[in-house]
Amino acid sequence: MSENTRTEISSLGEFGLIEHLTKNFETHNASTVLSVGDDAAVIDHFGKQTVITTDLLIEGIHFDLMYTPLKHLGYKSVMVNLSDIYAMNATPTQITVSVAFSNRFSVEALDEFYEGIYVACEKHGVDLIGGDTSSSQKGFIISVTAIGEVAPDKFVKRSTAQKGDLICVSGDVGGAFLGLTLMEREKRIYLENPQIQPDLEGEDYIVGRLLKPEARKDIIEFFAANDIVPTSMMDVSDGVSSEILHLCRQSNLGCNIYEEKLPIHDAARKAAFKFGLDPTVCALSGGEDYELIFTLKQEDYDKITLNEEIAVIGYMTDIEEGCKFQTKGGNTHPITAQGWNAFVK
Ligand SMILES: Nc1ncnc2c1ncn2[C@@H]1O[C@H](COP(=O)(O)OP(=O)(O)OP(=O)(O)O)[C@@H](O)[C@H]1O
Ligand SMILES: Cc1ncc(C[n+]2csc(CCOP(=O)(O)O)c2C)c(N)n1
Ligand SMILES: [Mg+2]
Repeated sequence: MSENTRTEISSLGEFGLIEHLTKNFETHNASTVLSVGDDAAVIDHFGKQTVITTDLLIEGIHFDLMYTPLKHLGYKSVMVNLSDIYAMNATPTQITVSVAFSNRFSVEALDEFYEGIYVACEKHGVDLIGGDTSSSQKGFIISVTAIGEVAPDKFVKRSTAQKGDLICVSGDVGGAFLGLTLMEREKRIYLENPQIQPDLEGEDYIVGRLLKPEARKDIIEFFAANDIVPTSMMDVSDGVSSEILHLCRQSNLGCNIYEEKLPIHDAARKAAFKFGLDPTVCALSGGEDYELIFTLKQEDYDKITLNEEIAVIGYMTDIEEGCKFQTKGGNTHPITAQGWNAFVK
């Protein structure tokens, strides 16, 4: 397709557009009984339990199209939802995708967005089984619902951590927030002086963390292969400190977290220093890492030491102990939720 082609959505109409966007996608899961094209889809998880989650992505709140390629946005919209399914220790099987957009969007633009959606679906073995398409006066609005399956009662909640359990985080944290800080800085520079080209040299890692997060399917597979069932789990969307407080509150426990144990990527640490930010604050309060945070029984410690993708950052305590953070210097502070909150600017 030529770069300059612009097909108006009105030339296809709503139904023509839906047909255009979905016609080449085949379903792969046995659980997908009926897909796009009827009043509703039908799924059958054959005796397993069904897990369901939904998340909205709103232009200007969750993403900025000035620096977010549509293909990446499609991919990320799926990933943030799959991340919630994995956070239940479940396997995603289907998604629905609903979109609303203004006439500033062309058929080619939506094609790009759907390319990203399909790449994410293929990577995670998920079927797109429906959605809704509408127009919006201003801004691009995306709502994705993800459905998954889990063996009966094998899902992992936020509220079931026990005193003494180890608190673990997958991958590394803080990178996406630094990617966002970089993109917002470059955007500001560009708006002030459009002749200046963005300087993203050497920053691929943090930009990648923001624009193409990976839902941690591998961690759930590692649990299954090693007979590990976390005692509680959630994904890191709003920031580690905010998520730890959710686990503690819902499990009626306190915790001790150690600064020196926080997994921070070298590229993120370097970027933080460049921007005059504290990497620890970015790791605790930056959002959108889409890593998993979970608790494990202490006897499972040996099983995870060999997995370099899992860091133990602390342990659960009695509720009376409170939620505490110990700095590298040995000082102890109460943990406060300074993570992302859509209603606090
Ligand atoms: N408008 C709503 N109506 C009903 N339930 C809601 C609504 N908004 C959120 N919830 C429910 O509240 C709970 C917490 O939702 P929340 O969005 O905070 O978590 P999350 O989706 O894991 O986080 P994030 O949105 O940051 O990824 C979930 O059970 C969710 O289904
Ligand atoms: C333009 C722009 N503004 C802000 C952010 C940061 N941000 C968006 S969503 C989110 C956490 C999860 O949100 P939710 O809880 O709503 O799912 C964070 C930290 C961004 N990426 N782009
Ligand atoms: Mg949510």
